[in-house]
Amino acid sequence: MKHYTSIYDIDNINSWIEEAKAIKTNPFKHIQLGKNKTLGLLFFNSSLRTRLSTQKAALNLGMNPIVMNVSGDAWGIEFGDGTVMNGSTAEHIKEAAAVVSQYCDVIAVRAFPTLKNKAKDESEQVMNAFKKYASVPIVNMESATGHPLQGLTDALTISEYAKVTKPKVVLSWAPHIKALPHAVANSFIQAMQKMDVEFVITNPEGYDLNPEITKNTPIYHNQEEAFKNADFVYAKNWSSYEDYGKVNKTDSNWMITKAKLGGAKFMHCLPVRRNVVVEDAVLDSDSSLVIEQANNRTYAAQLVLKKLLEDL
Ligand SMILES: NCCC[C@H](NC(=O)CCC(=O)O)C(=O)O
Ligand SMILES: NC(=O)OP(=O)(O)O
Repeated sequence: MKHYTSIYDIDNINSWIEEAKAIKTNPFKHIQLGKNKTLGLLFFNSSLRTRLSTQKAALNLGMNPIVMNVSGDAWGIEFGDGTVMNGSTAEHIKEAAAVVSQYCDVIAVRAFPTLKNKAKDESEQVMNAFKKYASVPIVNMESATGHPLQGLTDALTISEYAKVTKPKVVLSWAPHIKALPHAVANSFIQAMQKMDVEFVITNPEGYDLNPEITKNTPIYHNQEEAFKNADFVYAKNWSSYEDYGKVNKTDSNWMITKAKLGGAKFMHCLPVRRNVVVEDAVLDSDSSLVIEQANNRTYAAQLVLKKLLEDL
């Protein structure tokens, strides 16, 4: 594998899940693989889980991780081609990506969308510029339109906790006060479409995601209907895709409650706002898998790094 920037980079999700489980059982088995190799982690946005679990994954493989908060600490990076750089940006991505490639064998990047300019967000400007101008593999640590490390983690977690052969998995929109990205939902959808699960999405009208991603996955505008016989409920807020980046609904009727969840397991990528997205009674119960998901971030990242290192 050359880069890991999308769920579509996974050739066979079932074999990836089995390999991730093997890594989880014996996390130091490949400690020699990353010897004398450096992983650079570049953050344009905040992180807790991705920042720590990806470093831990690198350490488990014997790699040396180095981390930088790009926004604020590095020089402002210019992405435009042919720009007269007489404004606020001091360094072009052409040099920046080439320079970081001198120090790192793999570069991992987090860069959220603007949520203002749909065309720019969908062009994946930052991730694609790193792919173009870096000379080493790129890992997506959540970009404008995808969070494939999270999607792989979620597929692994569902495989671990499924009690039936073809579980019913529901992705549910939930309320939030801020405009949030579509990335986590997109990668979860793409991962579920590759799995042997009964998968449905539920969201209010006006909140349908990109049809090029949802494809033929059923979308319910009635949450109660969608939750019937669910084995897993994955909650996530996203801002409107149709009315791009807007928060047109904060209706607490869509909050996930213990009563709605029934016997299903609850999943969320975290961070989660308690009693806005989901009530305490869910997060504080045995139905919640959020900590197990966070733990699996390490093994998903370790699998991705292992595959990249093997192909260096
Ligand atoms: N990496 C996991 C999710 C990151 C981001 N959440 C957030 O920005 C939450 C911020 C807040 O609750 O204020 C998202 O939805 O894509
Ligand atoms: N789930 C996730 O990506 O968390 P962070 O934003 O804290 O990295």
